[in-house]
Amino acid sequence: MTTYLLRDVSPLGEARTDLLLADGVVAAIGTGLEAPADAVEIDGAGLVALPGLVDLHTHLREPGREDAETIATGTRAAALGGFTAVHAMANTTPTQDTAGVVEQVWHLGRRAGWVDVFPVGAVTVGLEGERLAELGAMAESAARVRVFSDDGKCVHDPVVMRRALEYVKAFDGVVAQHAQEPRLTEGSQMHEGVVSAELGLAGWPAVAEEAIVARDVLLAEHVGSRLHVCHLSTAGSVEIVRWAKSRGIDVTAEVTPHHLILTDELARGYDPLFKVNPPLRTQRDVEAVREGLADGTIDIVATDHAPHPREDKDCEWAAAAFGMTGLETALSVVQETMVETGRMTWADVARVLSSAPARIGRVDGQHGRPIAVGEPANLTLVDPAARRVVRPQGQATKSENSPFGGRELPGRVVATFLRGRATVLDGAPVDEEVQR
Ligand SMILES: NC(=O)N[C@@H](CC(=O)O)C(=O)O
Repeated sequence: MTTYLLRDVSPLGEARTDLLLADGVVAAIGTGLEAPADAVEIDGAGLVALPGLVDLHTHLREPGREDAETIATGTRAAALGGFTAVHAMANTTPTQDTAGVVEQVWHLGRRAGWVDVFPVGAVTVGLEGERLAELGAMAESAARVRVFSDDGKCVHDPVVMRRALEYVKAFDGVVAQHAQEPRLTEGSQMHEGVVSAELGLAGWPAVAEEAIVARDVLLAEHVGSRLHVCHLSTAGSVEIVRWAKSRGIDVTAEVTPHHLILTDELARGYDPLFKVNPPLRTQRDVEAVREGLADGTIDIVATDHAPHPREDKDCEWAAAAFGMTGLETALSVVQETMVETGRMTWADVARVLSSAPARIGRVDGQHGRPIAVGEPANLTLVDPAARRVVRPQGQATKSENSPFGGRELPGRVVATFLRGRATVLDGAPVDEEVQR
């Protein structure tokens, strides 16, 4: 295994130092480190070193929709985005609702080798919302599932949700809820507000999210369990989570990069690239989720990377699929919206994109660790001074439904290391190292 000496990097954006990566761990830290004879040196001047990013919410589409993404293409995209671990959502075909399917996903992730893939288990059989899936069997499988979600669909029956919250306590699991009241969102196409009224598109009101978030924090309190709110998108949801945390309720929440920067105004062009679930909201909501992320009400940023092939997006708005890609742009959006606005430091970025998601997913033995001697060498090096124009056709994800095409974003992932092995160097994937 190659030994790497990273010269003059800034861990968490702080004072420059050298990092020696050997035998899968951070072997030494200090200025002017002696390079072992076989070490590959990387000039890290100007680069910020972060713990490898951890995504709690990725759609890898395999099994079933390999035309949109495969575990190999999605995890390669993840490595290029600076990730060393992703949680793969359960809405595959077949659904990830049995030990067999989650083990298959886990094995395919290992074989691909780009990042650690942690399968999310479905809460209910077939995401139907009726009967609990084999939560215990998935938890005890080789995949060691700890995060359960019907994402794409809401666990709307309060009794089923209550049982799921109770059940996962036995193995310290968490239910990650897609908060969407189904009756309030029948046929919904975009955020319900001024723009939907003008465009004549059926609205997805903020209250449909907030009603479920409010119900679920109360259920989590009632049964003393852990709840995670997926892709929180409204100012009201931020308020509810803030209130719940102040009461000591064990709730965590995520926001997506796109909800940190885009608004429903983008629907005016009827371009389905901007059609996503939950929908893009208003500028007021964008401000509220930024504030919630900065003050810790929202714990993490998760991509909700939702690749779709061209035929599912290149059509009229109402017929198009919901979803946007995000693995290769997430860090840049966080840099632009949170770091460059002075709301967060790089240490905060490491928290919301690495240590906190690792902890919520209970993979914090390996991921989201401090950059310290003896810790697994899961690292990403970022050049914050770089700028680039996003070209969806040039990305590693198999799908081109990025909402950021043609947009200039700051920051570039220069290198990613998974247990000391380079998956990305000079901003390019290192296929040979990964295949070794
Ligand atoms: N986020 C999305 O817009 N789409 C997700 C599922 C979902 O959450 O609706 C997908 O799997 O495509």
